[in-house]
Amino acid sequence: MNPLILHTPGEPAGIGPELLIKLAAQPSAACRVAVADGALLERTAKHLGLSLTLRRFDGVAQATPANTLWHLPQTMPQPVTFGLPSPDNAAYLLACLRCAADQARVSQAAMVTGPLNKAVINQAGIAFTGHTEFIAAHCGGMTPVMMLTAGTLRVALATTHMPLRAVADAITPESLAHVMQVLEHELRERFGIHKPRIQVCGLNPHAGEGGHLGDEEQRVIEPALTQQRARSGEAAQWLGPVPADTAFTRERLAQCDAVLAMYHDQGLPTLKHAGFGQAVNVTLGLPIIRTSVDHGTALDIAGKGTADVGSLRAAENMAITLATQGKLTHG
Ligand SMILES: NC(=O)c1ccc[n+]([C@@H]2O[C@H](COP(=O)([O-])OP(=O)(O)OC[C@H]3O[C@@H](n4cnc5c(N)ncnc54)[C@H](O)[C@@H]3O)[C@@H](O)[C@H]2O)c1
Ligand SMILES: N[C@H](C(=O)O)[C@H](O)COP(=O)(O)O
Repeated sequence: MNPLILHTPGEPAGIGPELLIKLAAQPSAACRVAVADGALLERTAKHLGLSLTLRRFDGVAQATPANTLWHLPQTMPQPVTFGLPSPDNAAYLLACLRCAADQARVSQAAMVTGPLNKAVINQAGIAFTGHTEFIAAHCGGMTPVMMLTAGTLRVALATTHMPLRAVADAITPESLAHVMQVLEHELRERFGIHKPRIQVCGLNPHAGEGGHLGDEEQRVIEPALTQQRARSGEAAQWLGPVPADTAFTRERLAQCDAVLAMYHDQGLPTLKHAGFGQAVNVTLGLPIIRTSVDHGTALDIAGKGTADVGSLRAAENMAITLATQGKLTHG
């Protein structure tokens, strides 16, 4: 069977369309479907001197020849200049996401998203914090868990896109219990880790220094860990709360399969330092498979032809494996 992979290339003024066209240079046993404006893709290919044929996707998943994309057409209202996103395209971009998510649900397919500029969508008057939250809301309103992976380094986040000022209040016993359950379940079921070992970071410097530098560890994280250990029994190993500054030492990482960071910039700088360009953003806790690139819209290099396709390739590979085998091979 040819797995169906729905690609949304993201911000048209960024590097997303270029990357999808570059990815399409190689044939694939997967049915690569671009959920996007066709003229945008053709213009981008022409600008970069790349070859691209779009073929209308008729619902039957077939392999994808070289320099070809199957296509679910969407209409972009405002042609863009590279590097200059327009809020006028915000509704189009979200329509692409809805279309891909709906198709993924009905076809047991996977969606792979290119980068969006969150600010531009908000400038259009549409509240938007990221794909992760948007797709989860569209798929039924579950609370998603963001995880980025770079080889065997896996970093999940207890909170996603929110101001730092709001983070402490967003970490509650209930929210942490949910994140921990989703993470443990998906590490086992989708990442093939039989007995996951998960290291949980504290929120405050030095994990609160015994309550002298903040009490969230004592009030929220330790009780949540105690409950989760009771729920998991022998099925998983939960470590922590550990001070985040030493959570990523080689020794500590060797003892765990994933790190649960409390917030975006506690976990992702290390992950991106280790794997930028090859890492994958995967959303856990959804009824569909959704992977994404590890980078943003890179407006500074859009249209120059220099964007690196490594992360999109890794995101597609992970989506194909999850769609065909249900899980990844551990390691
Ligand atoms: N998956 C997503 O939708 C996603 C992910 C991260 C950031 N973003 C958004 O992207 C926008 C820009 O974010 P940023 O500037 O912090 O990060 P960025 O990843 O766009 O850029 C950081 C640096 O990395 C370079 N870079 C990024 N991807 C590259 C690639 N594939 N090849 C070569 N160089 C690459 C850029 O040129 C830039 O110098 C923001 O609006 C942010 O919210 C979206
Ligand atoms: N947090 C992601 C990152 O730093 O790579 C990025 O903003 C994308 O998030 P979504 O997939 O939710 O758009």
